[in-house]
Amino acid sequence: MTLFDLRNLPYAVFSRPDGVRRIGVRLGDAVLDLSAAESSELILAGGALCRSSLNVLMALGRPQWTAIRARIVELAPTLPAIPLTEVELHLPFDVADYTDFYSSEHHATNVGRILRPERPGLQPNWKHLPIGYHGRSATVVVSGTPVERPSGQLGPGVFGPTERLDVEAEVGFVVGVPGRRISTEDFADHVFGVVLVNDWSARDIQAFEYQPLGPFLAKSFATSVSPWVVPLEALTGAFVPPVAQDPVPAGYLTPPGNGLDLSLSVEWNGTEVSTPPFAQMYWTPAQQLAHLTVNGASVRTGDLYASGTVSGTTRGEAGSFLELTWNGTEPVKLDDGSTRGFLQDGDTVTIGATAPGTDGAPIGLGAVTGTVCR
Ligand SMILES: O=C(O)/C=C/C(=O)CC(=O)CC(=O)O
Ligand SMILES: [Ca+2]
Ligand SMILES: [Mg+2]
Repeated sequence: MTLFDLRNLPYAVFSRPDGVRRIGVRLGDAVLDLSAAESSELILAGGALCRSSLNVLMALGRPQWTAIRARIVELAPTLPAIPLTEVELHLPFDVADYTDFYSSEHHATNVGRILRPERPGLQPNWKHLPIGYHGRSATVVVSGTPVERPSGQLGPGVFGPTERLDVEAEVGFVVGVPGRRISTEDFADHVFGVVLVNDWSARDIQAFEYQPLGPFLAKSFATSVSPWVVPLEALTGAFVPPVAQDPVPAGYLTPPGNGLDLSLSVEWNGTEVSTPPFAQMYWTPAQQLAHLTVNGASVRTGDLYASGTVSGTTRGEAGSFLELTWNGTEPVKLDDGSTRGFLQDGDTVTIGATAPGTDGAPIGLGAVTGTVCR
């Protein structure tokens, strides 16, 4: 058993030295070339696998996703397998809209305490609806893309490079089938799969700009996603009952749908500094999609919505360095002996995750990594 055996089969877009982008699935430490398989008519997907992004495949819908996956499982031993060391991985889908939620009670409470110490941590609306904001799809980048330290207004009359560059460990849900007013029960008919997300955040720019309309330039400069899109079907073993919700949510947010038992890890220059537990998220991905579309707003193929920063109850489960170091006041020590409050130039952050597979043994979601440059 590996984290990437037949129970998993995450999709990616890869190229070899000829530069041609192709669709593949990961099996062990290799990628199976699905574009080649469809060209030779081993798999019939209406040309959806002979593309340079996953969007056409993602638009096909649940019955075809299931059929194609079953066919891949059947063919896997015979398909051409290219070692991962010989391929380059690309942004796997064309990102349509990008929305970011705020659904960890622990994260929202911590950030509230840090940014708004004069008020209760949670805002009064927080347990009534999954709060979110619309982000910038143009700057969603694939894992490994360097992240340039942004400049902005750090306070009144102060412009310069951020001094409080941070990460946010999140899980992203990728929409395949378009829709409006999507009920919580129809979640799996619309969502194709899951990626890991790092919603890089400049805390000084954010603290000055966000009132009253929310994050803007503090987060729009870069959002990194993992190259592997794990299909929802690989995650059925990770479905868990959602956390208890009080007060009872509005009708369109019920039934709540499932929580997901994903175990995240955050490495800072190779030192594991945190292990955020996704199962503790308050609002479920089904509730987030229902909320996003309840007013008649549409979602399209390629829409990405992220969970919000995943933080647990303890410091070692924080999904952001803002929380981990309590706004830089309690630095963490890395394995090389150095200490950090926020990110320095040259620092690398890698967010990984595993989930129980269909038989309970873990599968991998891969990782999203990025290095800060000037
Ligand atoms: O509490 C605030 O003012 C803002 C917190 C965040 O940085 C919001 C965010 O990106 C949502 C999240 O990741 O949970
Ligand atoms: Ca975020
Ligand atoms: Mg971002």
